[in-house]
Amino acid sequence: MVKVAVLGAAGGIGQPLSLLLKSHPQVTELNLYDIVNSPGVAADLSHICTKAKVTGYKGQENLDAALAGCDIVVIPAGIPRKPGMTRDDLFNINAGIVKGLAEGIAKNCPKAFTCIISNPVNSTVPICAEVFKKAGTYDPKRLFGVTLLDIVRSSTFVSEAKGMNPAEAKVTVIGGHSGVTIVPLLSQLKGVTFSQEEVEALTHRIQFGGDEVVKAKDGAGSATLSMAYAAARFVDSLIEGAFMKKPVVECAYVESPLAADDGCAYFASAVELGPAGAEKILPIGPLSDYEQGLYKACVEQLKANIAKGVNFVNQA
Ligand SMILES: NC(=O)C1=CN([C@@H]2O[C@H](COP(=O)(O)OP(=O)(O)OC[C@H]3O[C@@H](n4cnc5c(N)ncnc54)[C@H](O)[C@@H]3O)[C@@H](O)[C@H]2O)C=CC1
Ligand SMILES: O=C([O-])CC(=O)C(=O)O
Repeated sequence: MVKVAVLGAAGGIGQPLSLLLKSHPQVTELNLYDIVNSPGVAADLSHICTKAKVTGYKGQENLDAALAGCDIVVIPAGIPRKPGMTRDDLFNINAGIVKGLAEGIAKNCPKAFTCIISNPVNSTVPICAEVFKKAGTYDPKRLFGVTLLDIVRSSTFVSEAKGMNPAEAKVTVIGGHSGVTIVPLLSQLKGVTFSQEEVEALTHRIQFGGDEVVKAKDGAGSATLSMAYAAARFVDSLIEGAFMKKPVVECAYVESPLAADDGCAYFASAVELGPAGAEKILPIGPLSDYEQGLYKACVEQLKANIAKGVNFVNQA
């Protein structure tokens, strides 16, 4: 019995994500919110013969109703990149969108687990946290930046390069979700050895995998289908850990002590998901010399991204 809302449900990610969630056996209600087209997407999905009851909500005036009583809120609302843009270039538009939606969550379902996909994730998660703090509803265990696409890509690229089963190429990815803030820990993958050349090529491909899709889509947006897969997998793990009480480990971007000494109050790492949400933040573990260099570059950029998000809410 899990009630889920997707905010930005009519978009490139929102539609396939809603399709996957409609097929989830534990999802009993699925509220699809967008500023356009959500009633149509909801009508279409509602004909699928699975349990979840699908309802569409369109426009700001229906946000409260879309969120009322939700257990999980997933946010893929906002504009995607075009070639030549960084994720940070999306800040000016997406920061305001996420802030408005976070205010709706604080008001209507303050206990919901909130999963943020909207970029730049490094900044939109702190924005959401600041909104919740102002409303007095913030619980750091219940707020996640969805970085699972970086893990999905790592499994794919490593398994292709090494002739492995992708399910066995589970790479931990720490840091944030943009360029050099994405730090894959290939040295921790058991039973595989990489040459330094392979490590550098794979690391670069994982860090800039999003750019590969942006370039291939040539102005028509960024990753949507692989992102929908990754987000559905994250929600599935959250449901398993939080609602079915079978603790499960996934990587996510959360408030974290791991890089706090380096100025980053939020950091992606392996996290144990349980009934309270992000119940345990697992240690980073040993880093190779190369990964220590990646970590340094990561925290320099990540702390600026975090500060930008925090300031956006507090100076407004
Ligand atoms: N975390 C990650 O790994 C990834 C994040 N993304 C990000 O996800 C976001 C969405 O990407 P796409 O689905 O491709 O974009 P899209 O443009 O296809 O869809 C976005 C949807 O958000 C809706 N929207 C805009 N303002 C809204 C508001 N105030 N309330 C509710 N809905 C609103 C739009 O109407 C649209 O339907 C982008 O910011 C993109 O950068 C994309 C891929 C991976
Ligand atoms: O590259 C983008 O802008 C979308 C994204 O976050 C990704 O695909 O990892």
